[in-house]
Amino acid sequence: MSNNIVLGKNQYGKAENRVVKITRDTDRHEIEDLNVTSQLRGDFTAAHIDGDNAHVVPTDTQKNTVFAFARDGIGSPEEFLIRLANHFTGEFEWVTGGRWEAEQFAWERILAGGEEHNHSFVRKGQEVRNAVVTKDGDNLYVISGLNDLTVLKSTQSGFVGYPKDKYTTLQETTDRILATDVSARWRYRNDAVAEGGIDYNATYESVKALLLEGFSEEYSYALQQTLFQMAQKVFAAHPEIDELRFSTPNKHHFVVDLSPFGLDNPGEVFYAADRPYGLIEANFERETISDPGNAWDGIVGFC
Ligand SMILES: O=c1[nH]c(=O)c2[nH]c(=O)[nH]c2[nH]1
Repeated sequence: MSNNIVLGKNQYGKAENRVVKITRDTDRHEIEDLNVTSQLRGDFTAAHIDGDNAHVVPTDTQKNTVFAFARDGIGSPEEFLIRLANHFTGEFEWVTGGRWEAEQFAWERILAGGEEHNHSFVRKGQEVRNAVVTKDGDNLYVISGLNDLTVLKSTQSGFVGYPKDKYTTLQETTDRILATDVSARWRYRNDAVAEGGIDYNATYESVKALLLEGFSEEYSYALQQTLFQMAQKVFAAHPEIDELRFSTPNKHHFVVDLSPFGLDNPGEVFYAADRPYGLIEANFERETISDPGNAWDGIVGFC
């Protein structure tokens, strides 16, 4: 038996490049959102056997290429991946092939006041509705909610005026992407629940629409303030709701520096980081509310 080994199939690259392209030539922005994996195949024997990297196009370069190509627009995932495939195999003669894969996240415009919004979007078909009913003696409590209502504003959001200390590196901005997965729970007033007659399906659809409108309509000075604007809408339209709680990750989108590739980036190509994320939680309630009793017990994920 020989212990000599030979290299078999291999490929390498950068996985899950989360690239968000905003096209903002007009006030009506377009969004394209992909998760791109690039893997090269070819003659990489020397890298594995001899530690010679002369053929190893860095995974970092593959990542940069994904972001740089997004500057020209994505079009369709298929066309974007074909462009990457042709680029890597055309540019480096020992790269004879590869595998390029993308997931595309679909967004639709938020309807605010019946109109499609220019720069506020909601991820398609994502949220999960939930409900908790508690009965304690004669008391009946109803809490409704949703998770993972993913929304994004491609402009009309900023973050300025915060305290700075020696650990602060964040630059103030008056134009950034604001994105979050909304988790919200709302509690119905006890007497409204006891009387019966609440149309829970209709109220769910209405609250969801109001949350989306509240997210879209105004300039956002912080996610905290946007939550308040969303809550105001719900409380104004639904006297039968006493309390509303939010837990919302601030899903950071960083403008990619394309200058090393001779490209500008006027807020069009973003790296969508998945962690760490800001975590913004806030509860809102009417000044006078019905007694919540033990209705919130066991509902985790809110402060
Ligand atoms: O909307 C925001 N709220 C914050 O509390 C915060 N902190 C931060 O670094 N960025 C942001 N953005």
